[in-house]
Amino acid sequence: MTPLLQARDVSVSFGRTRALRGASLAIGAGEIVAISGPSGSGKSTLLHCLAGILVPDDGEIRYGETRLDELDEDSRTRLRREVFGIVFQFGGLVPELTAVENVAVSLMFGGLGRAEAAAAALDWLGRLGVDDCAPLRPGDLSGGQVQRVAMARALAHGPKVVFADEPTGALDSVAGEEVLGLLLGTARDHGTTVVLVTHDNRIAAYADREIVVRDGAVAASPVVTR
Ligand SMILES: Nc1ncnc2c1ncn2[C@@H]1O[C@H](COP(=O)(O)OP(=O)(O)OP(=O)(O)O)[C@@H](O)[C@H]1O
Repeated sequence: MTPLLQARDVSVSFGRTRALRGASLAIGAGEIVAISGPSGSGKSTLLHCLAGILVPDDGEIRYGETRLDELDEDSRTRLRREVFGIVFQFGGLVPELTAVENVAVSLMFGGLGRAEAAAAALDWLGRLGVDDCAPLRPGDLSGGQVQRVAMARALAHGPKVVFADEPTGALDSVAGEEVLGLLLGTARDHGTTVVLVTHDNRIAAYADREIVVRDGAVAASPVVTR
């Protein structure tokens, strides 16, 4: 299997803090992988490197044959918009835009016209069960609704990879598992690769495989057979 995503000996420091020290992993196309580990172990930093948000000080990040760590900022931004979808712990929606506009904007980056993007955005809100939230701004939504809108935005343009950093961290466990079920169900239907950062074992158990990060390096990556 040729990996879709790879990190090879990746190191990142923030001042004197060594967040990653030689982290390596490989993720195949269509895999649903949880990156778990204690607080401060470097999970989010690793996700940010894999998603091209952050360029490591050392090591390589590959998306297919593309070296993300060698791309300039504009090329990484384009890649993120076109082939990646990203969900953050608190959604990361634009507060001034309505739910449907938040999703439509990501489709307009991909070249869709305004009306077409709005229609497709509404369809995605419906799939995630929040079409009634379409005209509302993030400030008027519950945490669970915000995460569903954020997931609609991350999935709408048909990304190859969805990166999710503690996507259910701000929700209670019932809402969290429901929202995660929707994300992973949609990803499985579309063959989308998912990289999920979590410190919650129950959430990690939804993944096909768990990659454990400790002290800035990958400690173990047991294969879970389902
Ligand atoms: N932008 C930053 N500036 C300074 N230090 C940072 C920054 N981002 C992360 N760190 C530090 O790097 C280390 C790894 O952080 P990271 O967020 O990757 O860990 P994590 O495993 O995701 O933690 P958590 O589960 O608590 O979110 C920590 O010591 C953190 O304080």
